[in-house]
Amino acid sequence: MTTTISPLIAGNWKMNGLRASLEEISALASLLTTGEAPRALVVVCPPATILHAVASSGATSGILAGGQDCHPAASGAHTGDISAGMLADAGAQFVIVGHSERRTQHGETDELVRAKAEAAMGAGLKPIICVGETESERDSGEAESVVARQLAGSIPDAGGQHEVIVAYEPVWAIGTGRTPTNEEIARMHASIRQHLVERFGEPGQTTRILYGGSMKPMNAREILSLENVNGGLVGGASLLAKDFYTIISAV
Ligand SMILES: O=C(CO)COP(=O)(O)O
Repeated sequence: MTTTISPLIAGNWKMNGLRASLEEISALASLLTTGEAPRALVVVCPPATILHAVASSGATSGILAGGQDCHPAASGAHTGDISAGMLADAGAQFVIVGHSERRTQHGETDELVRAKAEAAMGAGLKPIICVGETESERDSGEAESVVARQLAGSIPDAGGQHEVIVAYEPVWAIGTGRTPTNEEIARMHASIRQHLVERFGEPGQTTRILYGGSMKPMNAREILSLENVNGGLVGGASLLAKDFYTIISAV
């Protein structure tokens, strides 16, 4: 991990979590406040229905809240959608955009992801912009070029002036228990770093690059110690306070 970048561990609860899940936030809060203070910034991105509650109950223990998606427009006739401003109003400081589940299940393009990231920055949120290759793209040796294309298309030009976060999530590692080798992660993160520096100069040196995809208590320490891995975006293992805390403590 690059020492000048403060690490960030974000939990993506996806479409999991009812009001009863707030007990996990309380449990995480007590682990965070009784144990050694974490080195990492801790973010939880719950479903929007409990975002406000997570933001309120996590505030005193340093748990920050984030949304899982936002609409590119500020308001209007978009039934069922949520604007970045609404997430901010509910207490979010971050929002995930371009998650591969949205790219595949909702046909989101790089152009749309970029518009969402712009909306997020406009509302004062820090976008967590996700990129990552599919298994067949990796098998055919295209992983780095696919990710480079996604970065070029999904990160707004203003990304150098605003705090953006990049999350590298190989699609085939999400929810599968499989992860790339340490060498593959380090190589991809180095290539993402190079892209950020070439495009944004100095700010590209300090942009956080998170790894996501089957990060678990068992493998977190090793992955988080790799060069240019500045934190994690954790799915399944963020649902249980104990597991998530173990990952947070692995930084
Ligand atoms: O998609 C992810 C986080 O956004 C990763 O999910 P898992 O940690 O469950 O593999």
